[in-house]
Amino acid sequence: MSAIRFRGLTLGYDRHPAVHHLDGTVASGDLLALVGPNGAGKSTLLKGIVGEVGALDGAVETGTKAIAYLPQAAEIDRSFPVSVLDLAAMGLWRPFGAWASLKRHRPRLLDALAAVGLSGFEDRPIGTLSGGQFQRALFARLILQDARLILLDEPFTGIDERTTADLLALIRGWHGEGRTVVAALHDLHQVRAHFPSTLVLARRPIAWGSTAEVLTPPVLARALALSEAWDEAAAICRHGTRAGTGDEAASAAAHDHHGHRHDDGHDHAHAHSPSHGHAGHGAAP
Ligand SMILES: Nc1ncnc2c1ncn2[C@@H]1O[C@H](COP(=O)(O)OP(=O)(O)OP(=O)(O)O)[C@@H](O)[C@H]1O
Repeated sequence: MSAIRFRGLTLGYDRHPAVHHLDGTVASGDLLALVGPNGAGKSTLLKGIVGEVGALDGAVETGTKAIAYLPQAAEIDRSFPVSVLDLAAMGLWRPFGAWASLKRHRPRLLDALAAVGLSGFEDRPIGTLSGGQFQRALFARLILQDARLILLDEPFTGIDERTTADLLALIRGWHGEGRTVVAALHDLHQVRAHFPSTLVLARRPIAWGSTAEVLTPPVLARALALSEAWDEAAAICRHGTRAGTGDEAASAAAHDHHGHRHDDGHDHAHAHSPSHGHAGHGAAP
């Protein structure tokens, strides 16, 4: 059974593609690391899965609408004057609504705070927490969301070791419960130690499969080489659409049959078949 299915998915901003032609499935219950250089499209892919960024082409399907998503820390406003308990309680909005009485759910909220090591912090304004404590509070909110699909964008960047270890234990617990977890990560040691599968992204899929098979020096070198060749102004990726208004011959040389610039080294033979992918991941079942 698949938790997420990508069908020729291209995502981007203002019609500039950031993730190109992704095909494959994330199996239900997978614990998948999303790895790639800066600007590889990891955040964009997570946003595409939750629907914050729309598809320029292709589609992404999830088996559930109940998705818990933790954005990068930089995208979260901590100046909002709410308590740790209130923040965690936002995880209950989906089933109970934003104005439900917290009283009835207080034991559940306190349990979630205890699970992340924040017992006694319930009345603290979130603006007074350390970075690690704030991340713990956000994980309490994730616990309360009780989603089958959990997406985490760099959950450990700038987070102390002790908190990271505690939160990794929670993630392993979610995996043990059969939930599907996809996390964008930069620390490859962490990925090797805790994540059984990995998707290496460099705007397009480079490799997808078991972490041991995928995180090899040649794959990582390839992802890096592609990232160094990125053209931030790469044009429209859309079937039958030609980008640019310049000389047609020059334009044709820089585009494939999709009318899509490939000066990032992108070629379709690889795009549709990640070089080290697992059968069953890269190929839709
Ligand atoms: N809101 C936006 N508007 C326009 N372009 C964007 C936006 N967000 C991201 N991009 C561009 O999309 C591309 C992919 O960015 P993305 O943040 O998905 O990469 P990433 O792999 O998560 O990078 P990092 O590891 O640095 O967080 C980059 O070229 C980036 O500049």
